[in-house]
Amino acid sequence: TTSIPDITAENVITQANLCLSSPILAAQYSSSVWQCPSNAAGNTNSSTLLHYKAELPEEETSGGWTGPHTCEGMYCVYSNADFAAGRGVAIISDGQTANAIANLPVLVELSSSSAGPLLQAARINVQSPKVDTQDIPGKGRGLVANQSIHRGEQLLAYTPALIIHRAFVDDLSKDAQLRLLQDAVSRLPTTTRDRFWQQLGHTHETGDDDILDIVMNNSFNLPIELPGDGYQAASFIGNFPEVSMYNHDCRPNAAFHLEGGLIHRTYAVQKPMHIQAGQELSISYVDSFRVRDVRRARTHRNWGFECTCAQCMLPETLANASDHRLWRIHEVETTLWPGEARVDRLDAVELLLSLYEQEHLLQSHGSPAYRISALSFNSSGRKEMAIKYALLALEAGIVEGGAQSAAVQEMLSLLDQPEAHWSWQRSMA
Ligand SMILES: C[S@@+](CC[C@H](N)C(=O)[O-])C[C@H]1O[C@@H](n2cnc3c(N)ncnc32)[C@H](O)[C@@H]1O
Repeated sequence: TTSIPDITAENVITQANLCLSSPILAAQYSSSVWQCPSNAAGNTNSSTLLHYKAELPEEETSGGWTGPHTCEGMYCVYSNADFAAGRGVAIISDGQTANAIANLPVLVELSSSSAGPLLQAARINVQSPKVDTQDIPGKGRGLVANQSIHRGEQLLAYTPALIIHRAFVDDLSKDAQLRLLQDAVSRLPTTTRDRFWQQLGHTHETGDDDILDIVMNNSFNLPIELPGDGYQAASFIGNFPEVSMYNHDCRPNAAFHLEGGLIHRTYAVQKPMHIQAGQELSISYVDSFRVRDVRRARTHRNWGFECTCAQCMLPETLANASDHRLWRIHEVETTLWPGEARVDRLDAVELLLSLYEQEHLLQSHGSPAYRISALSFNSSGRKEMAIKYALLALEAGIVEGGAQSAAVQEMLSLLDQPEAHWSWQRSMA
């Protein structure tokens, strides 16, 4: 093992011109996630994480964790080859944070010897019989349904192979990042390591930076919540090799969420009909509510392609009409917010849902529209209408964000007792 060097100004090297957060798939996040944070370049003040002076987990800690292995600055590699019944995982982080992650209940459970049956029962890390990987013209490889798949069916569910403290991109030189990544990947069990490298594809010319390219092009923000105030600044990215095969569409037929901040699940969202055999499966890499130019600029900047999905390829006049609808959605949602304004709620909800429908957003992103409609009706004391939309929000919320999501829990509580919900008669003062 390598001891952790003291953290000094010299070894907190800043990568100017590298947008640390840009390449991370995060359709469920607000647009700000996609901007280079203001401290991305020239961060002489060093990382906000510096106060997490390494407090390393003991070597060979329980549950199969080993480390610290290679260290660069405050960041070290920790690994667990037994994790998730032998799939394995490696963490790149400071020691204290790595320790906190390893002790999260979901990690502890998946590190235990009983993880195998749990994973089988929850169909996690199991190859889907309905999904194939194929070459897709103009996009490299992609995922395709080999039989019909109904809305709400799970497509893929995987634990991450790598969990990486995002600030490591800020704080370390490219060479140091490469050394950590090489070590982390080398510690994965063979099958998982092979799957990691498969993300490179066939056509790519191999080079020294491949491993960084893989991580930058194929990772997701992990909404991990660590206990205690000290971790508020910590955010993570995860690499899920099998999930990386989804291509992008601004109006996708699959939605994903990260259960417990860690397990990547995708569900089919197509409606009114099911996904048909031969149809490509897609997720959205960007905020689908952004206007076309912004969506295309983001796919171009972060993944090197200009989106050619049906919504982006509309003729100019229709694309302008689409952009106009997206602005309107924002406007109507604001007026519908409980207590916000006196509006004719029936008319406004009808307008909102019509805008979503015209924008083909209802199937993959219907949950916010139904939710605001439910809250809005509840805020004017219209209980039956609130229930109607809360039920629609519930279905959409489960498919889009998972049964445990905050949006689903909120609708369950509204449905349970509309009059006791915070939104009840909020607009009637
Ligand atoms: C997460 S990977 C998806 C799998 C990838 N197609 C492959 O063969 O490994 C992201 C990369 O796929 C390609 N890609 C994804 N969606 C695309 C789209 N809608 N149009 C063109 N290329 C796309 C881009 O090269 C992008 O950098």
